[in-house]
Amino acid sequence: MSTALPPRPRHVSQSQSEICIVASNYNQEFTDALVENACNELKEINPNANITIARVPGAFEIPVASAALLAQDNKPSVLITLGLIIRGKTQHGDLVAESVTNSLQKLACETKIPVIHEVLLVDDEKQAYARCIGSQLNRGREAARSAHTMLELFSDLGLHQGNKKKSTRSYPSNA
Ligand SMILES: Nc1c(NC[C@H](O)[C@H](O)[C@H](O)CO)[nH]c(=O)[nH]c1=O
Ligand SMILES: CC(=O)[C@@H](O)COP(=O)(O)O
Repeated sequence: MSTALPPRPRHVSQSQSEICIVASNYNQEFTDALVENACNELKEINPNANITIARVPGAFEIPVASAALLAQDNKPSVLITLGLIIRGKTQHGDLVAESVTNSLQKLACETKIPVIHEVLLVDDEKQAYARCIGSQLNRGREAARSAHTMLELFSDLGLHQGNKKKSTRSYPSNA
């Protein structure tokens, strides 16, 4: 088990990066907490970032929504995916998790836009609590820090930075 998150960047960024979060609603107590932690961390790292949030029913729907968002003209500079699969009695959870993982990596490599993968597969609610709600292993905060690191890296290397349009959107609008 990893015991520490990557450190928070030492300086606050001022860039108007477009960041998109695609998060599933399934196991909502936990996925809402992932979204909240990711957003809070993103705002602490970069108060000027424009964050768009899209909520989908379950983890399995995350790749298609992500692919559709990255196919738009207004592409984000980085996309964060958040979800929680809790293993049941069958292999369904593992199959969904593996398919999501493979799809997201393929999407990132094909579009050359960083996709941060925090679609978690856990055994039980105790593991879920530690990763979604607790502070020490929080994967929402980890996602934000990884997104920031990739943005900085792509910027330093002069790679594509998506759009820098000023807006805050949420889909569905009451999410
Ligand atoms: N059991 C979990 C699911 N299952 C739902 C699927 O992700 C999908 O929405 C459904 O099969 C329709 O295509 N989703 C989670 O995110 N977490 C679970 O634990
Ligand atoms: C991960 C799932 O979709 C899960 O809820 C399915 O449970 P089960 O494997 O017991 O059918």
